[in-house]
Amino acid sequence: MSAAGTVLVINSGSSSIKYQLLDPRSGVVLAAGLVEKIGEGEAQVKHTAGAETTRQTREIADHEAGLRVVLELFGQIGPDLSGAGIVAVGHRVVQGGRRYSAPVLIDQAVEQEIERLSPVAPLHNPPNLAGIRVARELLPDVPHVAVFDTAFFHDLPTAAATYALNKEVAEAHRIRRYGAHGTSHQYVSEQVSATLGREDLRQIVLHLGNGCSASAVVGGRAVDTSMGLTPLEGLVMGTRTGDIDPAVTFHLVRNAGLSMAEIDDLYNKQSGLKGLGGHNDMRVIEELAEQGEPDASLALDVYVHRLRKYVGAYAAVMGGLDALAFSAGVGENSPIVRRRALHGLEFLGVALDEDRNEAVQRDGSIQVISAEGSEVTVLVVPTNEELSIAQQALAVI
Ligand SMILES: Nc1ncnc2c1ncn2[C@@H]1O[C@H](COP(=O)(O)OP(=O)(O)O)[C@@H](O)[C@H]1O
Ligand SMILES: CC(=O)OP(=O)(O)O
Ligand SMILES: [Mg+2]
Repeated sequence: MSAAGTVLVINSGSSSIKYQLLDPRSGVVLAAGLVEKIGEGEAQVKHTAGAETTRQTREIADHEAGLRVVLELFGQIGPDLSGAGIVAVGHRVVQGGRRYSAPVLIDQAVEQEIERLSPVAPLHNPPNLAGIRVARELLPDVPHVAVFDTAFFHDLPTAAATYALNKEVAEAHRIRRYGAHGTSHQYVSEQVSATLGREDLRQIVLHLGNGCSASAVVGGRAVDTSMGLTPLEGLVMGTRTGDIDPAVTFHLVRNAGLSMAEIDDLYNKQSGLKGLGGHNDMRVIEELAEQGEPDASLALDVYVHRLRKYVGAYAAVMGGLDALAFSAGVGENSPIVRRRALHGLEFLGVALDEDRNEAVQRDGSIQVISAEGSEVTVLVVPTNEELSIAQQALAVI
């Protein structure tokens, strides 16, 4: 096992910390884990080192306490961090604004900028920053690198990045499409290019996890993406509305008496699959829909309808389509969503091979699920944001 040149990757979400210790050159993961339900009473901790997995339930008040627990587990169970040859800590940061089009070495000024950008990623940047601050304090002797979700979308064509909002207001408040999940969209689109041996592809990447987003990528460059100023816009997600008429907000304020904080919570945490079908977990929605439960069936219908709409829109934006990739939890694991998302899209040159779609192996490999002769190659590509963050962090130092 590698004793030098590992990277610790930290992804601090709103109520969780995901982490991996890995070798960015070989991709070998030495340890990985997850702290969930931070600040919700009973937090769940899972730490895997080699073949050994440890689970704990304990009270964890905040991200600082969470990271201390993580480092404690490394000490107790291993691998010993001081002997693990860590050369960098890579942090996922969702919003990098106009400033960051590439990963950066974190210093005081970078921390301040991430903080300044918090209003445009209110659910993501504050916990990202909390993770950075604690990790820098606990691991002061290694360089820390921020890898931004928005970086891949930094140079979107102006027409795709601009909202038709009053120009002065938009400029004064830096309102534009920043996108998110860019590390995944970039990684997946590069995997597709490498698999097909072509640089000049017009691709659609569908990142379907808890958060969901679509991107249109031409020749390796993002030309549109579904997330906007914040990660709320676009596709239907586990708990987020995605696209919604902004006037619904006025309506809820004026006629339902909701506050902005309540609407924020409603759109971000009580909507999407959960709001329609009662569960944010796609496996549960599919099972209930299969049993004919009407709310879950509708949730799935709305989810798939939105996906199809974006596929059509992005094919039009690019003037055609060569490849389409499904990725993340739902994209990699749900033959039902993949089949329904592409049903009837033969007119775009998409021909799915139903057997291949059903037979996709969950072994980490890239698999083609389009039919022989399909003009558009459809693939399932396991995303690996951690590996990509580790590689980018290494490149910076
Ligand atoms: N076999 C499966 N079938 C359908 N959906 C699945 C399956 N396995 C995982 N998922 C879904 O993947 C989603 C989580 O995706 P993931 O990429 O892990 O999310 P995140 O990283 O955003 O937390 C959940 O909705 C989960 O239900
Ligand atoms: C940006 C975003 O939505 O991230 P996640 O899917 O991790 O919530
Ligand atoms: Mg994810």
